[in-house]
Amino acid sequence: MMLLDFFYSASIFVLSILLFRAIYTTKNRRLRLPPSPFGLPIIGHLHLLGPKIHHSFHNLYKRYGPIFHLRLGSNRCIVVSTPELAKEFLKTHELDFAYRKNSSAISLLTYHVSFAFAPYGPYWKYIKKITTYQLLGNRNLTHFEPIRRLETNRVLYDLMVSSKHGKSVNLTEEMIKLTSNIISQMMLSIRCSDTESGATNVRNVIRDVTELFGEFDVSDIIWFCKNTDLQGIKKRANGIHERYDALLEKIISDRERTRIVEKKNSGAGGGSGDGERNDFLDILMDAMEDDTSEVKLSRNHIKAIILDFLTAATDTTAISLEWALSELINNPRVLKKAQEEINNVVGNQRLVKELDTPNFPYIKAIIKETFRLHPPIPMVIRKSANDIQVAGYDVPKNTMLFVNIWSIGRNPSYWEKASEFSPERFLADTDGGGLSHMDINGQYFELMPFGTGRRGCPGMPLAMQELPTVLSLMIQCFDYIPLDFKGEKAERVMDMSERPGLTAPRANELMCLLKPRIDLPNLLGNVKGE
Ligand code: HEM
Repeated sequence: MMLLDFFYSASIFVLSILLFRAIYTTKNRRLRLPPSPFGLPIIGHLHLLGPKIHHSFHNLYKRYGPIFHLRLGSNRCIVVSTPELAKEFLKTHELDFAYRKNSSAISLLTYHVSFAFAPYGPYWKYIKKITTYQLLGNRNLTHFEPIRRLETNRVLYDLMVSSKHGKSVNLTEEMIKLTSNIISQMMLSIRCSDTESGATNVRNVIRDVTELFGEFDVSDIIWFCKNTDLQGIKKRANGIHERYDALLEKIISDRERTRIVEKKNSGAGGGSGDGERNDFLDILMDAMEDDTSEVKLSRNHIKAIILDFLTAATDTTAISLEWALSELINNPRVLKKAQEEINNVVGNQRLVKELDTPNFPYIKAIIKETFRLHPPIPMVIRKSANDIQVAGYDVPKNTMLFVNIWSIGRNPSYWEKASEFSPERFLADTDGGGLSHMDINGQYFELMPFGTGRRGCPGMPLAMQELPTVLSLMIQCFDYIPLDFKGEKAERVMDMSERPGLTAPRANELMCLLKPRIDLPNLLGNVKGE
């Protein structure tokens, strides 16, 4: 009886596969699609993906070549893994792929009006303009320099105290604390680390949102699960949304009251009335109150855009720092050369400043090399807006595009000694060779950690102010002794693996003992006293 049952189930399974293949193949016969592995009914190629999707795509690239197509449940996807194809899709067909697909959880969390997931249209263009010229424009970046300096000094101070007491430090946590404090002050004029005013709750919400962003929701992928919540993701999203909404509602209401008082005091007819603050909340509230603006913003727009920026800015920059430090610890030769560069330019009688960093070509090369091996966002993910033809293949409307920048960065066809951490490759060599010309602003498709084109990262100017300065200070101020899982001193950072998700942070936090290299108590002064 059991044997009969088995044969019965097996026959149904095989028949359904054949039926599915017949239907799917007929449907696709008219289309010229890129190569594809054998797929299963309903789930398509989901079974081929591990938790680190960019690793799975890299393995599939080795078998199916630089362009292949997959079906993830009911979503059609194209994966490309070479700079040439990345250019073809993201530059030649830029406008066709200037869209993203969002999940139900993201849509719910961002009030259905996210900027980062908005279609390429008037709303996206309007916020992009405000972002480029106001929030992250040169004037505002300069305006917030003292905040960046103060926050960095605060972290250095905490690290110095720990090192004095021989206490281990969690560098991953310290870098996240730093980047979240900087961005929350630029956005809302609050510090995530302050326990009063619910600011720590903002940090917790950012963490929860980032986690949720990285999860695959079956109900978004399998059509007949559309209205279910098998993994409880929608329930969690609802909970986070309520917490975030309550927090932001309070922050916005408080700000409305402050703005009224400021306007009365200054006698101004409009605007924030406070030339000092100039944070993103003020900029967006000015836009909301402007009856002549080209797009009418609501309170929900403001909340959504702030969430977009808080989540996009915090982890990405911190991830770059933790990987750069891990690689430096594991490559003492590189660390020593970087220390020498700083010593030659700045010495040890003062701390590095933002304005020094253009004089650090080697540190700049270290950052590029870190991005090559550890892009914080390992894939540029877009969606096609129309039925089009690219690279000789048909790409139907709504196809998801994955450009695997992690895979491109490790491909020996494009990089000599691809697995080695060697910043020297980005320096000009004596006969004028080298890749010193290769920038990270989206013009070189071999190395594009910030994506490319109109939809490229608007936060790059801020990230590229923070990263070289913080990294240089960490190099100038300390020597590092990594700790293993048991908290014992180790020769090197043993575990260099990544955590699953849409970003690629270290799987395990970076724990170290620090030894100060310079007279920090004198140079920092009483940072905690401000
Ligand atoms: C090392 C730091 C960072 C890295 C590596 C990074 C990387 C990226 C990448 C790869 C994209 C997708 C680009 C594309 O599709 O072509 C992106 C988008 C985005 N990033 Fe960043 N980012 C970083 C820091 C920041 C910061 C500091 C902010 C905000 C201040 C920010 C805000 C955004 C936003 C809002 C988007 C969506 C843009 C859109 O859809 O138009 N990012 N980022």
